[in-house]
Amino acid sequence: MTNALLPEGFRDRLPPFADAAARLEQAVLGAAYAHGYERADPALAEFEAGLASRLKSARAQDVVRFVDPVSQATLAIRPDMTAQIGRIAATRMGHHPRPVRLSYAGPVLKLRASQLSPERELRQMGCELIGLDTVVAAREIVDVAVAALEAAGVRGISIDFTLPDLVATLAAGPLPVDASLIGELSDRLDAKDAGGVAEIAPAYLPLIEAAGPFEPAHDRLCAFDVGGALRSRLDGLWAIASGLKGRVALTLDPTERHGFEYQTWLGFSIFAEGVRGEIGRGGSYTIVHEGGAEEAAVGFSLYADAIVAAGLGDIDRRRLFVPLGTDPAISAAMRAKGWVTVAALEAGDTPEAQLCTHLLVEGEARAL
Ligand SMILES: N[C@@H](Cc1c[nH]c[nH+]1)C(=O)O
Repeated sequence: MTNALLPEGFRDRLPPFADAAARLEQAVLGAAYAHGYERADPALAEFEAGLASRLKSARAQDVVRFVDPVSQATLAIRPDMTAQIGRIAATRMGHHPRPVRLSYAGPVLKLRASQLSPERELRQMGCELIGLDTVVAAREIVDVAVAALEAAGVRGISIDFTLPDLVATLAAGPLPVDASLIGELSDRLDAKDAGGVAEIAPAYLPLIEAAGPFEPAHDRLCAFDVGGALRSRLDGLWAIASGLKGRVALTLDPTERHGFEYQTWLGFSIFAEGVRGEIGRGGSYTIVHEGGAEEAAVGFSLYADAIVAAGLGDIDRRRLFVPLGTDPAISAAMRAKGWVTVAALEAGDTPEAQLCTHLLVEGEARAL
């Protein structure tokens, strides 16, 4: 074993990819800021118990935990920043008028690699709107997600909507299912396992068919909605989707549960052309305050690594080689025009060695 290796699931990000990721993050957070989402920068680790219980219905997450030698408490390294933003909104910003709009970006650590990525350390960024999970609030969040990705130059965006609490809602109303079987039924619906669904609750089978391009899928789901238990959810989805028509491709997969542990009536996954797997997701959820009071919220998270790895971040290098002995004022003038200048520090240095695309000749940039 050598110290030069990193553990499985970890990697260093090098130029030009680290620069591209930073630019992407800047563009996304800039767009979020322009929509009123100010930045919060939560701690990298915190008390495990607090992190796990902040969002209602969050399963005890697979987190990397350790006993802190200083506090003697079990700490967790955040696997997701949404619960942290929820904590900040519920405690230190508890007195702020609602809704509170916050953005964030930083590394998160997963105990295990996931579908989203074979990496365990990921850069997450996103926005949370705390105090509302209405259709109008959800529309804003989805809209900001799309605007932020567009600002970062990501094209061919598509959104796949889901209804995370669908089975629980139906089971508690028109299509009763034994409480002990709800989890199993949700898993089989998520896996589109018709045989498995038929064994537990055949009445749920049409849900498997109600997945696909948004409008026909929505129609099928409306037709299935016996008794109207899903009416408000379906109307809400329609309103959110109609705001995005023509701008992004839309699909609906009502029983998709993967990655939506704590989301309530609304969930969505974000995809981009040319990128394998999802680049983000979001939805509505419930924050639990210290005294047990509950507060609705909605938000989204994006994962920059997948976008950059697919070459969608801007990885163009345009670097101007400045020969030894050049007047520093000339370099400064070129930088002021937007050039990246790379100064020769030794006589033998070359533009090629410095990965330059241009050479400074008589005050002009000449392409190489
Ligand atoms: N943080 C969630 C997405 C989310 C943000 N807000 C609500 N949901 C995730 O990364 O899966």
